[in-house]
Formats: sequence, C-alpha cells, structure tokens
Amino acid sequence: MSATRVLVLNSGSSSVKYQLLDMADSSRLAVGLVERIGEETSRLKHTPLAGDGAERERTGPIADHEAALKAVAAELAADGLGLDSPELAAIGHRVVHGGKHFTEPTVVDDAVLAEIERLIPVAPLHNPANLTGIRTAQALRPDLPQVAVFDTAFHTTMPEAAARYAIDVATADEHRVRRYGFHGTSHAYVSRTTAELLGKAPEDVNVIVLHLGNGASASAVRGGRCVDTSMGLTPLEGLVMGTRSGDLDPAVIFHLARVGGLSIDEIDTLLNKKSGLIGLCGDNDMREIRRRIDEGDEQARLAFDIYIHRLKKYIGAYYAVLGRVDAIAFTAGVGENAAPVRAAAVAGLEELGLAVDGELNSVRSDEPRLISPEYARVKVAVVPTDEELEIAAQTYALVGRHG
Ligand SMILES: Nc1ncnc2c1ncn2[C@@H]1O[C@H](COP(=O)(O)OP(=O)(O)O)[C@@H](O)[C@H]1O
Ligand SMILES: CC(=O)OP(=O)(O)O
Ligand SMILES: [Mg+2]
Repeated sequence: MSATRVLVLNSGSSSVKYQLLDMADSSRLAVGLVERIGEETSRLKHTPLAGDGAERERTGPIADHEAALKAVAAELAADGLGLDSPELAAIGHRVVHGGKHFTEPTVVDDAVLAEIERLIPVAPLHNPANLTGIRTAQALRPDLPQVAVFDTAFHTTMPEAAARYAIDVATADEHRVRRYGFHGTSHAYVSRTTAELLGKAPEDVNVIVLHLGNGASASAVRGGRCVDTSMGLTPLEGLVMGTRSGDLDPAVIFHLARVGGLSIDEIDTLLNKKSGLIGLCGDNDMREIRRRIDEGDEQARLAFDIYIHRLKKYIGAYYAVLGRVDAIAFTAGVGENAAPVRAAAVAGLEELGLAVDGELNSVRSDEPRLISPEYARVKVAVVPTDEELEIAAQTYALVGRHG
C-alpha cells in the first residue's frame, strides 16, 4: 500500500487550521480548526469526514502552538487517522514569509528552518507559529518529509519595478527591504480557477484577484504569473484589513513617535492589531459591520466606505498595470460571502467594462461562479479559495518526485 495521505497545517498567529487529505482522489478525511491559542477560552473544532463521525468541539486553555498540534494529533488518532499511520506521505505547512529565496515548495531541513527563523522580524505574527508547527510535527513523525509551502513564492515573478521601493538601493539591499507579497498560494489557486471558469488557459488570461479575509491582499496576474501585489515587505501594506491599516504615509510613524511619544513596538501593535476595520469602528467582522450599517450606525458606515475606497483604488491600479483585464475574482471570508462588498467595490466602474448583476451577486454557493451580467466586458467572479488543498497538492507533487 503506498502512502497517499497528506496532513496540511495552516498555523496563524492565534489559530491552526488543518486538513487531512487523501491525494489519491484529493478527498478530505478530516478538517478542523484550533482558535484563540494562548487564551483561557481556546477552542478545537474537529470534523472527521471519512466515516460517519460527527463534528467534535473542545473548549479550554491551549497554551501554545505545540499544545495545539498535539491536541489535533489526538483528535485524528481518535478517528483512527493518527500521525503514526503508514498511509501518511508527508506533512505540508503554510509558511508565510519565505523571503526572496524560496520560489517553490521545499522539503524542510535545518537550513530551511534557519532561513524561516531569520525572516521572523518581517513576519512576526506568522513565521514563529509556522516554525513551531514544523518542529512539533517533526518531533511527532521524525521519519516523514515536512514540506514548507510559502505565501511569498507565487509573487517572486514580480518585476523589479513592482517589487522595489523607491528608497536608497544600497540600504534596501543590505536589509533586504523590498516587496514580497503574501497569500500567494491563494492568489495562484484562485487565478488558475478563474481561468478555468472562463474556459481558458491560464496563459491567456489576465486576472485581478482580491483575497479579502481577515488579512487582505490584491494581486495582478498576467497569463498565470503575478506582476504586482498589494502586500509588501510584511503583510501590513495595501488594503484595509480586519486589524491592519494597510497603506499609509510612512511619516505617520515618525509623527506618532516624535509627537505622540509612542514607542516603535507600540506603533507596530497599533498598525497591525488595532487598526483597519477594528480601529475604525471596533469590529473586524464584516457580518457585524453590515448589521450595524443596517441599523444606521455611522461609524460602521464610514469604516465600510474607507475599506471600499481602498479596494476600488487597487482595482483601478491593477487595471492600469495589466492594460487588459479579463476577470476580477473575489475570494476568502469577505470576498466569498459579503455581496455588499463586491457590489460596492465594482460600482461606478462601468466605463472600465465592469459590472455586477444584483441577482447573481446575492446567490450563496461554495462553487466558483460568475456574478457579472452577460454583456460585461470584464467578468466578475467569486472563487472560494482552498489554500489547504493547494498546499496538499504541492506537497504531494514534491514528495512524489523525490520520495
Ligand atoms: N457570511 C459572511 N459575511 C460577511 N463576511 C464574512 C462572512 N463570513 C466570514 N466573513 C468575514 O471573513 C473574515 C474571515 O475570513 P478568512 O478568509 O477566514 O480569514 P483568515 O484566514 O485571515 O482568518 C471574517 O473576519 C469576516 O469579516
Ligand atoms: C499573510 C497574512 O496576512 O495571512 P493571514 O491573512 O492568514 O493573516
Ligand atoms: Mg486566510
């Protein structure tokens, strides 16, 4: 019996999403999520999909990512899907920052671990969790290949004109200051799926992908290759996000330090964790913001308008970067579910060939679909992202080649 299963771990700053897949037919055997790691109210939600097992939920403190992963391993073992299974071929890990170095999925060794660690200062919320995930998985199954799939990889095709900041070149090079981009696994998967939806080869299609989750980023994809993206050195640049500011005048930082008396660490926390939608209106969940708007809440309305204004600017910018756009694809939690966001982002862009059909836009579905009217020159699509499936496929392809 050959090993065809892949466990995928997507470790975020305070959560771990995981899936166990059988790559013989890309089916899911189990999926789950550990939330609020490090708090008293941690929660593990585990759903076995192979047999007739029902969803299980456990609450109570889970101290760190190591404890989280061990709890996940115990849940899988309870379903007879434990990490000791000989059918497990590899464990695939989402690693957020791979710098310029990693352009492909990579089997983890000590040098790879050292490089991911070296990049912690430019992904302080993500890379430490990714490292813990890898190390814990290694300890549980030292014989198994651990594969790192980097958020930055898809963006390494960006031309220098898009990747460089206009600052002193020597300083930038010394400190590796450039734009790397993130959510690349999602941008790759969604741009490819959008081409499929249009019935075209990825090489023939130009797409603007809007990944709108808690973290959010836009990308311009020409013929399957990324030519620009909104996140930069770190996942802070670009769109307005759940808790991150996105673009601002860099002098805001000097001002807050010199005049406001804030420390660099305080400003870091302010911009990464207390800004964006939560900073503007106290909520970072788009469902709650829409509910408040419906009740006439002005603060929520303004937060929404700022979010949309930025989004629209990026659509325009990437339209110009690409010259010709075949489709715009909305994805991730907000992009897949928030019809008012999609409608507002595209409103008024008819001259660019863009429009959304109200009825199609209001349909709820887990399938990739078009929401633009028949006549629209540029198609508007909703394409549910599947980072875990994409990571599993890349992991399995790599292990299959080498193993
Ligand atoms: N039904 C919905 N309507 C509107 N927004 C939603 C809905 N479901 C989820 N969201 C939004 O999606 C966000 C989470 O997106 P997700 O892609 O899961 O983020 P992440 O992977 O960064 O945690 C939530 O914070 C919320 O704003
Ligand atoms: C890179 C990034 O922002 O990831 P997430 O959206 O998972 O926070
Ligand atoms: Mg996400």
